[in-house]
Amino acid sequence: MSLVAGLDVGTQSIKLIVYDPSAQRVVAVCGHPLELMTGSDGRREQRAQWWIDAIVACFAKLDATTRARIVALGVSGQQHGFVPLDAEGEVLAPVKLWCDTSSQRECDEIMAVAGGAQRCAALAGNPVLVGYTASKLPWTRRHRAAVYEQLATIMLPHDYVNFWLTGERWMECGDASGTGWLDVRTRGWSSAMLAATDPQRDLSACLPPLVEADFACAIARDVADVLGVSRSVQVSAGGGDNMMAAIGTGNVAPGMLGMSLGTSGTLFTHADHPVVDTTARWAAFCSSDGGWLPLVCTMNCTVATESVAKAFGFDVRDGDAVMAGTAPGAGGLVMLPFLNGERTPDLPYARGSLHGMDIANVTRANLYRAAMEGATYALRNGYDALLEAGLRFEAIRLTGGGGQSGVWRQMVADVFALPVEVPLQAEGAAFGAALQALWASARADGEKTPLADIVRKHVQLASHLCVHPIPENVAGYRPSYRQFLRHLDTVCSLGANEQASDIA
Ligand SMILES: Nc1ncnc2c1ncn2[C@@H]1O[C@H](COP(=O)(O)OP(=O)(O)O)[C@@H](O)[C@H]1O
Ligand SMILES: O=C(CO)[C@@H](O)[C@H](O)COP(=O)(O)O
Repeated sequence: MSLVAGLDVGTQSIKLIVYDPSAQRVVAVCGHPLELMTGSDGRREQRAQWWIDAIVACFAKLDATTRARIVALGVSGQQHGFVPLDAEGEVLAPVKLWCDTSSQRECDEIMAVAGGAQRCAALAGNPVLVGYTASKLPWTRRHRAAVYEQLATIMLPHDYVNFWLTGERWMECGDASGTGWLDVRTRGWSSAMLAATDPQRDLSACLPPLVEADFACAIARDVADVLGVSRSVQVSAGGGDNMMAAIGTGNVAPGMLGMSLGTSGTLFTHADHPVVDTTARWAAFCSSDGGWLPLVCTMNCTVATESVAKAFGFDVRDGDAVMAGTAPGAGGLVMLPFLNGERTPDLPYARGSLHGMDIANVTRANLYRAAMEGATYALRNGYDALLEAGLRFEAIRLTGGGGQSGVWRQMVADVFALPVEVPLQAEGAAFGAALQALWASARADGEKTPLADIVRKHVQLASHLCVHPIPENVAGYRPSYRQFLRHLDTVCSLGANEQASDIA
């Protein structure tokens, strides 16, 4: 009769899933939206308190009986956010998020001190790309001197939620690898990368102890009372949202390609060893189950489709109907969807562009399709890098809000020429957090079942949503993808100043 719960601190909302493992049934799903503060310099920030308020609001939506049956809780979170705390554990400033591109200058500075991008990859597995946590520290020193002076602890978004839930500080290796400071090969801090980020202080003193996924901790009594759950609830280690989505979609063994179509677009796969790319075409992260998770992240996924839908005044949920009658290639329109600047490829100053307009093709339907195709092609470009590295995949496991669109699901199958499998539980990251919590509570009861076995037992596919590539569509997308790559090459060949000229 026990239930487990999973929370996902997404960019646009907090989601909560409550799962009954005995019945293999989700008993409640709810969410609460989040605001985003933006600046023309690329700033993207949220207040940590908004997450807490939204979590409290989500639990308030559950009935008291459901809440009382929860025995364990896991937390998944948007990666890379910089939560600065003082010595008392108070948050000192708005949280600079994964999609914040205002600290590119600081990325360049850290990498110059460390000896260049390739040296960073040698030291820690990853160069310091825009959005990663590392550059947000020198940005804070430069722009928020008082915060820097009082800074005692640095946390990632899901660490902060765990801290609020339990009063304890820890960081688990999957999400920690998105800081830019973790040596993903040894799963320990890289002292060289920490020193390159801040020569003035010992940054390791600001970082919580590292733990692996089998860590768990009791909820704080006062927080249990606020949420209306039992004071004996166990909080599992948690992890970054992509790491948790890997668990929640059943991607715990090599050979499967995970894909999330959310605010960011991501591709990831399980590996039993670190998979490092010295040219940074993918991130060499750890997973939240003791392994590794090579990951491609584009900063502009549903950002692109939502922006077009907003401009034309329709809801993305009506997007498939809007696109009725359009064909692969969007009538010749090709969109580079870099509305936020981009991380993969590394184009922090780039802006979006639209190509191939003629008197017949500029319709809202083609524009919306071009945005969806552009976001998908950007991921396909990352996939090509994984293929070039010798990785091979038999199917895609799809999650994230964009996967709600039937047209997008088919587009992914056709552009990647792979079958697309859709888990029954659409909120992959929150469900992964719930399964990690289930594993933690089983361990507390003395059970030694491996996490992968739990995942295989509980992740089910929604067979009516799974699709296969349609050969004529696969062929239909090829010329359009080639055009996308051609325009992308042009942008990549521009210097930072030329890319930035649209912003000035
Ligand atoms: N039917 C749909 N078609 C296209 N996009 C959709 C649809 N439903 C939801 N979305 C998109 O999904 C996004 C939210 O996805 P989600 O994975 O929850 O994001 P995040 O975790 O980044 O907050 C929204 O931006 C929305 O545009
Ligand atoms: O930066 C990354 C991964 O490196 C993003 O995937 C974030 O983790 C945000 O995820 P969503 O809110 O889009 O799910």
